[in-house]
Amino acid sequence: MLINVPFLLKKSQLPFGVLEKYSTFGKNRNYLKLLSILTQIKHICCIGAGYVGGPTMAVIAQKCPNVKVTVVDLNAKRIAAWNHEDLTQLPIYEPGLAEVVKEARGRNLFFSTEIEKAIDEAQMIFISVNTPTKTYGAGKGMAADLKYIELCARQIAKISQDDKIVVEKSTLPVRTAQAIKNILDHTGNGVKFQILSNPEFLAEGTAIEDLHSPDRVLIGGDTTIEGHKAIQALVDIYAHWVPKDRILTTNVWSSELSKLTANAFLAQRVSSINAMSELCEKTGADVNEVARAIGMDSRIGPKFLKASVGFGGSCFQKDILNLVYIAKSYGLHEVANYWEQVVIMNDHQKRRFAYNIVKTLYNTVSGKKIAFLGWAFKKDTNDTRESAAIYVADDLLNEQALLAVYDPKVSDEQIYSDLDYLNSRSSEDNATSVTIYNSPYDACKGAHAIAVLTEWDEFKEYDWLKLYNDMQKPAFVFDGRGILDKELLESIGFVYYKIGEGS
Ligand SMILES: NC(=O)c1ccc[n+]([C@@H]2O[C@H](COP(=O)([O-])OP(=O)(O)OC[C@H]3O[C@@H](n4cnc5c(N)ncnc54)[C@H](O)[C@@H]3O)[C@@H](O)[C@H]2O)c1
Ligand SMILES: O=c1ccn([C@@H]2O[C@H](COP(=O)(O)OP(=O)(O)O[C@H]3O[C@H](CO)[C@@H](O)[C@H](O)[C@H]3O)[C@@H](O)[C@H]2O)c(=O)[nH]1
Repeated sequence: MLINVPFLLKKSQLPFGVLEKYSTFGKNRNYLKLLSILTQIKHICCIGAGYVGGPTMAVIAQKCPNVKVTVVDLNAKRIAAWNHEDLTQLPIYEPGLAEVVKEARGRNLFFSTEIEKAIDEAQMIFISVNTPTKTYGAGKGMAADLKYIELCARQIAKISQDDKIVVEKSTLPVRTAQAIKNILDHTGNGVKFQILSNPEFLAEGTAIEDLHSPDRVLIGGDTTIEGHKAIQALVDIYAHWVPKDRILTTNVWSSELSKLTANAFLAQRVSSINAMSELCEKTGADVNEVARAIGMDSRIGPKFLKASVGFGGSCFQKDILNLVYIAKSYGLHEVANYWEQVVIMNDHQKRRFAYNIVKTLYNTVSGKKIAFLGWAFKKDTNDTRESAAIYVADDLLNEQALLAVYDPKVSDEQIYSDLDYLNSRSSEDNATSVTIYNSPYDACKGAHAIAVLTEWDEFKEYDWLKLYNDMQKPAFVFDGRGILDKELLESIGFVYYKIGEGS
């Protein structure tokens, strides 16, 4: 960060001895040191104990043992799960998370429903609540619903008795910081707030790894002296474990927009390779070979080119639709249409996977048992939000299929609730047509086809001969993740369909 501002803090504002020690103001190094001393954070509060708030704060507490970190949530059940003595009962499944929680919980990491107390104590407050797509009114189905963010801002405004730094950790539309500032600045109690944008880039399933070793940490703030002080305070937190050259500081708007842009670019890569997967199937090309060939071009790179049944997760679709809405609201219709196509392509990919199953099973799946391996939106998570499995299941249920689902981490309640949420049929009908199994072998017994919806590693290790022997013949496998051994499966006798592979 380049700081070139006149230094105008009053002498009386400086802690004892600081002025003598860092008297050469105007030099960036000294200025930064001084800012660090003035803004040392001892208490952090995070509102929202979800997939981001929980792991992110656990890692901050682990790496900054002298900072007290309190994560609060309205959801008492979730907080109780975070406080559960048995670490296998934490509310989210992430490899490595239990170990981090074990190290810090009770030492300097606390989970609580006492939101007001935590806000009052904290010098820095992260807002990490959900920002789903609006389901009503203006912007329905596109814009981000900011009601939870606004509630947090109002609560912070009401409780705060001293100056605080408020950090946007949730993914937000560009210029949301202005709205938060408006709410906070109109409290009338003289408290001063600095708003920072610090979007999170962790991916589920690798959250702890990503937090321990991020590609970058992005912090956006005001370009005023007070803004720099706030930015520096947050830089100092991350600097406990993140190399300084990976901590990037920008203005607030760039930071907010970078998060939406990153997700749009990532999702676009998935939709691009998925678009090619359909063409591969028609032409006899193999999408994995194509991905490898293009990925070796250093300008393209090898990551995020895995063809699939479609991207899921709570972020990609929501954030792109939000971007589309923002572009439209500025009258940028070409920009909006360009990005919307990424979501349209993704919907097509999910639908064509389901349609291919129906078509291959002689144009009807009515009354046929189809086994689903996987329900989570990707491996190593119990999160099912926007999982492709939900939409493929819905399409097959519309065709009167009987589904047998096995997922190593997703609960039965979650699967039924995902289907009920779509409102395509009654809960009773979902319960009758979908059976959930604890064993993949039971799920596949008597099935006409197996569909692989999540890329769990254990699926590759199954006794596929045993699965085959217990199925109806011909026995079909529809591999929506391209993870199984085609030669092995075909030698056993399966009719094997792999996404993106033509015959
Ligand atoms: N899930 C991810 O991998 C990921 C990654 C990066 C960014 N994000 C973004 O981070 C934000 C949070 O996502 P998440 O997946 O953690 O959501 P989540 O739904 O898992 O968690 C949000 C939590 O906030 C709580 N909450 C809502 N309003 C509250 C209030 N007023 N007071 C106290 N608690 C409140 C909810 O009860 C919930 O437990 C979203 O904006 C998301 O886009 C998510
Ligand atoms: O080559 C690929 C890569 C991913 N996916 C799918 O894309 C979805 C999203 O995967 P991933 O991005 O790994 O997980 P998320 O947890 O959704 O993480 C994304 O969304 C987060 C929330 O904003 C961001 O923080 C992360 O940087 C961004 O990767 C999943 O369904 C994956 O199966 C593919 O189909 N092919």
